[in-house]
Amino acid sequence: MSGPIATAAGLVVGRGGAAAAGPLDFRIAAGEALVVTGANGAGKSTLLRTLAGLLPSVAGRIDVTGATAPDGEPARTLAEIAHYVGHRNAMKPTISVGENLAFWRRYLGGNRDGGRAVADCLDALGLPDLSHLPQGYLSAGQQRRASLARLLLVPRPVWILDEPTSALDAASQLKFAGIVEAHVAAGGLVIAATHQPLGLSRTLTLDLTPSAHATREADRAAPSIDAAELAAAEGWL
Ligand SMILES: Nc1ncnc2c1ncn2[C@@H]1O[C@H](COP(=O)(O)OP(=O)(O)OP(=O)(O)O)[C@@H](O)[C@H]1O
Repeated sequence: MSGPIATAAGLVVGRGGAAAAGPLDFRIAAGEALVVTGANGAGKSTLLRTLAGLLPSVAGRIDVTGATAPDGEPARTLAEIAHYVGHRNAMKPTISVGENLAFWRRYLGGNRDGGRAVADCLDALGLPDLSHLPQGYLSAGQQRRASLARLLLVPRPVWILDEPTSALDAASQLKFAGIVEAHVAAGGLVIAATHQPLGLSRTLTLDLTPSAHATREADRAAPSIDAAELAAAEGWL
């Protein structure tokens, strides 16, 4: 397959059936990064959780083509082929970093698919091999980087990231931008919500701020995405 293409059509996301953002129309393909921006409460996390299959959409649809799921069948949802790293690190503080990442490898089917060694993944995030330490012993930025290491542990084409660089120092942000760029250059697809620039050279932007210009291209050389009809969502936000 050529790589994933995700298409949102009339997508309305929300909580408990109440809309938070949308309707949204966008298309993102392998080799592209979409940065979702917007004020606090604009619905960024809600959108990402919906794309990751953790929340039902209120209306509209998300279609996926061009990717194979771990079971060998064509993927029909992003959840089947995506890493999701949310606001929280999803790492247990009382067990070691290595045990946490071993859990993630099993959970993500890494034993079947191969992937990189834990120490190698931590090293890529700029962490020395501290996999024997309890996750809770690490500083906030180190905990975030240890959590992000699972992106490298098991290969998945789609990365859905919520404020991935929160708590990261400038050098670590730069290092992480390089990791994301390498993933995109290798045909990966990244959707990230953030308040701070990720330092990526080519991104598409989806601004969920109600009064914002619908969607715009941050880089005109990049493939375009359809304009989101955000004006229609103002009454819901
Ligand atoms: N569990 C929930 N139940 C009901 N409403 C919720 C829930 N979680 C979030 N919301 C509401 O949904 C709206 C969108 O929240 P969301 O977390 O998606 O915003 P965000 O753009 O990610 O904000 P931030 O920049 O602060 O992270 C907000 O009005 C919020 O209060």
